[in-house]
Amino acid sequence: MFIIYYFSVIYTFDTGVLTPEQRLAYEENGFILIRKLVSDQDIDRFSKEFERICKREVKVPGLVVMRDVTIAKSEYVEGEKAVTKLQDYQEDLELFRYCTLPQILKYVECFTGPNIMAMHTMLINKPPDTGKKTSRHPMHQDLHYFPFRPADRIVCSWTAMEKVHRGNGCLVVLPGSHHGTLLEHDYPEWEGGVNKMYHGVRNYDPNHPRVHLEMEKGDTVFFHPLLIHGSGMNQTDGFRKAISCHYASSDCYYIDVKGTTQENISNEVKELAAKKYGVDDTVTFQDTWALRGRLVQGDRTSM
Ligand SMILES: CC(C)CC(=O)SCCNC(=O)CCNC(=O)[C@H](O)C(C)(C)COP(=O)(O)OP(=O)(O)OC[C@H]1O[C@@H](n2cnc3c(N)ncnc32)[C@H](O)[C@@H]1OP(=O)(O)O
Ligand SMILES: O=C(O)CCC(=O)C(=O)O
Repeated sequence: MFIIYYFSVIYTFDTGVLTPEQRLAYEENGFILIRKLVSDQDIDRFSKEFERICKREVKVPGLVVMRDVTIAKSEYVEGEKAVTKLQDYQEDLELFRYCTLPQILKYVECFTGPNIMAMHTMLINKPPDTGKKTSRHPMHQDLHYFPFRPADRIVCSWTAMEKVHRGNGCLVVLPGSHHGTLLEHDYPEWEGGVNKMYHGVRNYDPNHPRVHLEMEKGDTVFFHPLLIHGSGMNQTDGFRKAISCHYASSDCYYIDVKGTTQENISNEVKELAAKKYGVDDTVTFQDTWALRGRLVQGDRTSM
């Protein structure tokens, strides 16, 4: 007996990797969780490299080593305990292996198509909360940060490097929110402070159902850049690690965000680039992305 599936397909390609049920789930929900996609061995290697970076045994060009705002503005904390996130690890061969893992790219292709750029890389080391609730990541849409389109050809892969659960601040997603548009983002009004550039969605329906993505080491979630998501406080004594990459089809194109809701983040990024790298205002928001993007499969057609 043949089962015929009728659903409108906007977000996924049939590459023979996703089952019809998985495609339907991504189309409907905007995310899909694949268990045990990355081996323990690979994760342990990424953890080791993270430690080496924190101990300054390796120096990686372009890498942003970020501290939690309460740690940065308080007492001196040493080594990996001070680091909340590594951002832009594309020049670190060991960490960047994550973005090229065949089992990840096989899934990414279902969303981007065959020409794939790794656009944004992070290793998140969510620290135990200091009591100020700054370990939270406000609910947001990743597209807010991206001056490229179309959104449907962008996807994030996020892999748990250890067990993540509500207690240590797993990802929280609003299923189906990727069907909406890009919303206005800004800093949330949090008493204890907010990390630099952690913008949140200004208004979203507080009654929208939420899913807490509890995951085991190696489990990987792929999600759409309009999916509203965030993560809770880390209420444990340990650090919660995850490694992630945002991919886009190299057929995507850059847009000018002037006059849009993205202008605030664009200004912040340009200001930071000017301060950090001494670049002038001829360096655009788009340039900051084009410089970081790396081709990982197929041809660099446009981006
Ligand atoms: C889709 C995806 C993009 C979603 C996201 O990930 S959203 C979050 C994106 N976040 C970012 O891109 C921020 C990346 N972080 C950075 O660029 C850096 O870590 C900075 C926050 C600029 C700090 O740079 P760093 O070189 O460490 O500078 P310093 O230690 O000298 O501190 C300079 C001034 O910045 C302050 N600072 C450091 N870390 C944070 C923080 N987490 N939040 C807020 N303020 C912070 C620090 O206190 C210092 O302030 P002043 O003493 O100048 O007043
Ligand atoms: O890992 C986390 O806690 C949240 C990461 C996230 O949502 C992001 O960086 O866009």
